[in-house]
Order: sequence, then structure tokens, then C-alpha cells
Amino acid sequence: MKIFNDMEKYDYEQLVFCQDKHSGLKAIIAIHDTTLGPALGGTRMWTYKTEEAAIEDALRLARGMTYKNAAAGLDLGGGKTVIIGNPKTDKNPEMFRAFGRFIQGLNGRYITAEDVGTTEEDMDLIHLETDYVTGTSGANSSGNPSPVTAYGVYKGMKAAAKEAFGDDSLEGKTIAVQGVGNVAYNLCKHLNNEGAKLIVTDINKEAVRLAVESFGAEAVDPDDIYDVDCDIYAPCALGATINDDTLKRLKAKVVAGSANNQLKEARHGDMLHEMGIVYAPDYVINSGGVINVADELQGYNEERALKKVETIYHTLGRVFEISKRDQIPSYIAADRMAEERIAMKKQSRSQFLLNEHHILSRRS
Ligand SMILES: NC(=O)C1=CN([C@@H]2O[C@H](COP(=O)(O)OP(=O)(O)OC[C@H]3O[C@@H](n4cnc5c(N)ncnc54)[C@H](O)[C@@H]3O)[C@@H](O)[C@H]2O)C=CC1
Ligand SMILES: CC(C)CC(=O)C(=O)O
Repeated sequence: MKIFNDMEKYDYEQLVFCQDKHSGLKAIIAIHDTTLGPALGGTRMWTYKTEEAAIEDALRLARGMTYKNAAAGLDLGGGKTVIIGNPKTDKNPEMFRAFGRFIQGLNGRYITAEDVGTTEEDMDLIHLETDYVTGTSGANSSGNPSPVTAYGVYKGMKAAAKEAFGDDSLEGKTIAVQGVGNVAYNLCKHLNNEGAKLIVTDINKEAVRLAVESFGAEAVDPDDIYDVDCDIYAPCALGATINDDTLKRLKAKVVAGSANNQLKEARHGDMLHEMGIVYAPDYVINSGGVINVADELQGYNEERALKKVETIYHTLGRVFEISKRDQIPSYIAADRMAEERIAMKKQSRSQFLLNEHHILSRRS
């Protein structure tokens, strides 16, 4: 793996390797772009097969956060951490404290939050060492972001349904949900309340049992989820599930779910477009969590945060409009929106401003 080549390809700013022998911490913090502000993105703990796979995941996820935060209108850049290890067996408090000290060492360039494999309790441990963490259990914190991410995905799915079916109601629609973890369990609640029919799968049998019991969902084996008759496919586990194999099998008219990096490669987004499947770009539809934790940075106000999360419906509406107007796939329309925001900020930075810290201020 040629790390600088990979960093240069998408212009990554910084890659930080954190090792602590005492606790067993092996973490990689990737900071993609801080044009809009400090990099905010969660910490994923996962059993990566190789170190290269962990680095690749950190880089891909961090870049996704740059686009997510930009498209959501947040003054934040993109970053993400992966911790190498099994979240069920390899965690210990010292590991998260050591990680917190590494974050503190970045002096605010990176702010963390939860992601797959980490919890509110882990954020509390990080918080013992640094303030650059969100989603803790503290009184002024926004807590676990997953239910709010789910709310945003629900609103975004309605926008995608409107685009595909001409009506945003999900009543009577059959929705195939892949992975019923923290986000998707909460998503299923909203979908069930609206009268959708749910087909679920997960590699964790307990998660499936809970969804079947709570929402009367039909359960299928993990690999069968791509073949079921459904209106909407909701990928809510890990990434890259839109690929050459699954595209041949999907029957849905809409792809709308919480997973990050749903397209294995960009060309799979082109293929969705050509097949007439409405794709809600992953980083737009799943931005509810980051919108919620980002609200903490100005003193958390739940009502304000949820109002902002609801704008995902309109943001996606705009993405679909641009897609139709310019005859481009929705993922490209979303990328353009995000890139325009970053480019505008870069341009404004190029103009000298007397009220900023500058070389003349050293004279006084
Ligand atoms: N938690 C949050 O607020 C946010 C989460 N996301 C993304 O949404 C996705 C889900 O996140 P969470 O619900 O927090 O994670 P989670 O770990 O609670 O849930 C993921 C579920 O997917 C299942 N799973 C893993 N591989 C599978 C497979 N091959 N087939 C079926 N099920 C499988 C797991 O067993 C687990 O139950 C992730 O991609 C995450 O990055 C994105 C934005 C925010
Ligand atoms: C979990 C969120 C708060 C941040 C993040 O990492 C994401 O949106 O993927």
C-alpha cells in the first residue's frame, strides 16, 4: 500500500496512527479536509482482516464525512477513526482513555463521536481525557446519535419515495432492511408506525428476533435480502452492498438506508441511475446523527437539532432536482452540492481579511 499515493488521490490532510501497548489500542484517525471547520466523525471499532483494510476504511469514511458535513450545511470538516479490534471482546477502559489522549493531542482538529462498535460509555471514557468528543451521557450532551440518525433516514426515505412513486407515504410499502442494529431498529419503529411492511435480516440472530417480535417483520437469511420482492431496499449494516452482484438481484425502486459508503464503486451509482432506481445518497440521508451531535458545539438544543434533521427531506429533494435537471446520477448531484460549498469557502479564504489572525497582527 502506497499511503501517500492514496492520500494524494483524494487530497487527505492527515493520517494519525495511535498505538498504546498497555491497553492494546491500535487506532487510525483520518482527517480528510478541514476547509469548513474541525473534522467531526465517529469512531468505528471493527475486526479488520488486515491493517491495509483498516486504513482504507478510515480514509473512505473520513472523506464521506467531509461530504456529509458539507451537504448538511455544517461548518465542519471530515474525519473518522477506526480502532482495530473486536468490540465485544477487546475493549477496556484504558483503551478509550488512551485514545482520548491522542485526540487531545490533535488540539481540536478532530472531534469524535460514536459509530459501529462504539457506545455512549466509550465516549464517556474518552471524555475523561478530552473535550473533543460528542455524544456522551453528560447532561449537556446529545447522547447516542443512532435514534436521530434513524429519524433522518426515515424523513429521507419519504423524500426518495416521493421521487419514485409520486407520493411520500410509506404506508403499505414493502421495505427490506439489511442490519437491524442501533439505527435500523429505530428506523423500523418509524416505518412500522406508518404502516410499512418490513422484511429484515441481520447476522445477529437476537437483533432479528427483536425486530420480528416488535414490528411483526418477516425475517430472511442475510444473503437473501437482495432477492426479496420489495419497494425499498434499506442498507443499514456495512458499506459496499451496492455492487455488480447485488445490482443484478435487487427488485426495489428505491435504495435508501443508513449505511456509509453504500456504493462499492462510483460506477455502481451510475448503474442505479441507468436502471431507474432512485438512490438517496448515503451521506445525505444518514446525516441526522452528525447534525445532532454537531448541535452540542453551540450548546445542545434538541428541538433545534431535530428541526435541522428534518431538512434532510428537502436536501434530498434538491439532490433529485439537480439529478433530473442536469441528467446526472443522484450521487454526483450530491457531490456537486458539497463540493460547491467547500470551494466557496476556499475562495473566501483566499481574500485577505483584516479581522483574521494575520502577519500584521504580530506588530501589536
Ligand atoms: N449510528 C449512527 O448514528 C450512524 C450510523 N451510520 C451508519 O449506519 C450503519 C449502521 O450503524 P449502527 O446501527 O450504528 O451500527 P450497529 O452495529 O448497531 O448495527 C449494524 C448491524 O448490522 C449487522 N450486520 C453486519 N454485517 C451484516 C451483514 N452482512 N448482513 C446483515 N447484517 C449485518 C450487525 O450485526 C448489526 O446488528 C453503519 O454503516 C454506520 O456507519 C451512519 C451515520 C450515523
Ligand atoms: C455517528 C455520527 C455522529 C458521525 C459519523 O461518524 C457518521 O455520520 O458516520
